[in-house]
Amino acid sequence: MGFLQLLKSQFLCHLFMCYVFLVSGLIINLLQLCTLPLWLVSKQLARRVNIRLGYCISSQMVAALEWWSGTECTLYTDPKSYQLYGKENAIVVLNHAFEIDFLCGWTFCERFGVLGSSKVLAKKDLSYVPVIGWMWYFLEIVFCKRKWEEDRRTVAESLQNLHDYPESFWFLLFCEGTRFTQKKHQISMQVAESKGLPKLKYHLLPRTKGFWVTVQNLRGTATAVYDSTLNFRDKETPTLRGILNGKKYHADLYVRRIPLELIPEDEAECAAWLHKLYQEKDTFQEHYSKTGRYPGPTVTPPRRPWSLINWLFWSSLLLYPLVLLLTQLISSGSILTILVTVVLCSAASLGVSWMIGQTEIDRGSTYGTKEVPLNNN
Ligand SMILES: CCCCC/C=C\C/C=C\CCCCCCCC(=O)SCCNC(=O)CCNC(=O)[C@H](O)C(C)(C)COP(=O)(O)OP(=O)(O)OC[C@H]1O[C@@H](n2cnc3c(N)ncnc32)[C@H](O)[C@@H]1OP(=O)(O)O
Ligand SMILES: CCCCCCCCCCCCCCCCCC(=O)OC[C@@H](O)COP(=O)(O)O
Repeated sequence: MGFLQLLKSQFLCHLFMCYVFLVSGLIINLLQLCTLPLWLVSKQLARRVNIRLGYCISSQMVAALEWWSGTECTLYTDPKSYQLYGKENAIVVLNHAFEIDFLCGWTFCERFGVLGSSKVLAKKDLSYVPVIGWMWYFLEIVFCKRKWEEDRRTVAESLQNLHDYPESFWFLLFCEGTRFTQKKHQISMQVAESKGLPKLKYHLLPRTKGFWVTVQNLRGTATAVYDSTLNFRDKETPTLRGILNGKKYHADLYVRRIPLELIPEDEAECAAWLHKLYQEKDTFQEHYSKTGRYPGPTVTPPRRPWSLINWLFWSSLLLYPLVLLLTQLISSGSILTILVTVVLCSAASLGVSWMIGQTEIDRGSTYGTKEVPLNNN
């Protein structure tokens, strides 16, 4: 193990990165709160300010992936579509089997200049996660309870609000609705069977309602669907803790650009279209598992320095008060003050650990584990 790798695995380094992330994140959340009056004066300006503030948070995690762990992200796509990435609004459909798939998504957003404005249809529980979840309120992220009766109205309304969004955005949809586990796969294939649909090997059966409502409400706003399929080389199972430890992964992303007007408007036809898309995605994963690559050429956008510069800025800003606090603490000699500080640090460390836990599949929700009657048709 080289010196740098040894350094990256040190708990103190992780503690410092988490300190910077948490403190800068809370400062940014506070600044976002301060933009509330601006929404009344100029909504577009408030949105642009929040895009930049949001960038300061999400790009820290991107920096951890790109610069700290050095993870390589290869893009498989056709060069003609590549020209349009980052220059149009698009709906991104991505498979959901890895703990850091959202982070790889963010990395591509960063490389195409749409990180601050990126959007997602996220489960409501994530809106309570400090820093990231709170930031999302100000970025007009669309939340769902995964209860269609409630979601159909709220999701449509939130999507309608994006009609006059001032900057290009990618709207991410994990149509599988939850992360892949063997149990969820087995149950969703029972549903597929009951609906007379072909079985999928690498994906859960997609939930079609969210896709349909998104396409319908973003017609005229978004111009394309980016069908994206992600995998990692040599059966790597990447984790956020691995990234913090400086572990390097190798992500491959296959993106096909599909013009939005090719997607049927009728709900049933749109659902059938999505099921067909997932059958195709399954064949791409089969191709990947056999050959170790996706079909077609690779055109990889280079990583940009901004995420690193942003992280260095916040680190240098927050290093000084940390050193000051520690020296004052030690020189005070007060056992009580030291004890209180240790308790506060442990609480913050547990808090971050809980946040990281949100990304772990083993701690995932039970959504999609309910057995359904076989004759559902
Ligand atoms: C190019 C690189 C990428 C760029 C990245 C861009 C942006 C990045 C931005 C942010 C990154 C941060 C990412 C954060 C990640 C957070 C992600 C999440 O939180 S995922 C979870 C939330 N999202 C979703 O669930 C979306 C998909 N779900 C849906 O669309 C649902 O339909 C719904 C709208 C949520 C409603 O759900 P509900 O359960 O109420 O209804 P359903 O219609 O889905 O269910 C009834 C329907 O499903 C059938 N059924 C029953 N059981 C199953 C089963 N196990 N599997 C499949 N289907 C099942 C049932 O028979 C019903 O069928 P039918 O519709 O025919 O009646
Ligand atoms: C410099 C960087 C330092 C990093 C410090 C640590 C930061 C911790 C950050 C936590 C970030 C939390 C973001 C949550 C995003 C999780 C995305 C996700 O994958 O959600 C799962 C849902 O889709 C489905 O849920 P399940 O039904 O599978 O259950």
